[in-house]
Amino acid sequence: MKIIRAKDYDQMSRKAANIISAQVIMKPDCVLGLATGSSPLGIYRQLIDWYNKGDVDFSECYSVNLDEYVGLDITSDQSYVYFMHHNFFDSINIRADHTFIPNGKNTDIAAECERYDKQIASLGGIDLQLLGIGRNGHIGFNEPDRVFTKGTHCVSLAESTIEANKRFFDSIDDVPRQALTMGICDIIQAKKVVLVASGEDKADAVQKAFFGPVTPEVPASILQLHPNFTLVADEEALKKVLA
Ligand SMILES: N[C@@H]1[C@@H](O)[C@H](O)[C@@H](COP(=O)(O)O)O[C@@H]1O
Repeated sequence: MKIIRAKDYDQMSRKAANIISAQVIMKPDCVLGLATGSSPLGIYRQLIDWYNKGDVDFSECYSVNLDEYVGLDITSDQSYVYFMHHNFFDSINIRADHTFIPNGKNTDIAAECERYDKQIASLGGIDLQLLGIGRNGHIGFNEPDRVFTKGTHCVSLAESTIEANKRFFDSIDDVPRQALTMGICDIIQAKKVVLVASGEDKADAVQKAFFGPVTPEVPASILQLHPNFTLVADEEALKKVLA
């Protein structure tokens, strides 16, 4: 595990964006595993800026997203399809048919999960997976559990996740209770993994996940075992672990 320290959110975003743009420059047809939430927003803004300056080209790139809420229409501004288009895809030159996100509207959930894992496999797996971290140590929507999950599956969101994500919805009652998420096995099979964490409210999760035992109770802790894992975190997120 490599730790890259950043002064604040903006610096964290630039450092992580550098890793992603290097990946795209070195392998233009790479498969990027992408994440939602507030943590990666600064990265997407930085990559858009470099794209506009002609420094990075996404025309051959592929993307697979980690997760999607169950039941939300893709036109809903809370769906992760909407998030990705609004915050990233519509501002760069990635091809629409090169971007993949689980379909939370498919009523045959088992078939959708199987289809999504086959999709990832057919692309040859993920070259670089970008992650945020939930306050309870979740990655994607892999919540604390007694076992590490394998492939894409449907989860019931933890109360703390519903509480944390309500800020994006009109009320807590509007937060979907279920989501489709890539499994831990999908995530750790990525060739490189980059997790970004910013702010004091991630300090506990960072301490437990990367400085405690590897346990499915803290899903991100499995990344300690990944051969090419980089944590890019700011001072606040690292305050419990680094002087
Ligand atoms: N499914 C997403 C995760 O992928 C994300 O890492 C987490 C943290 O979000 P934020 O970056 O907004 O703190 O939120 C959601 O639960």
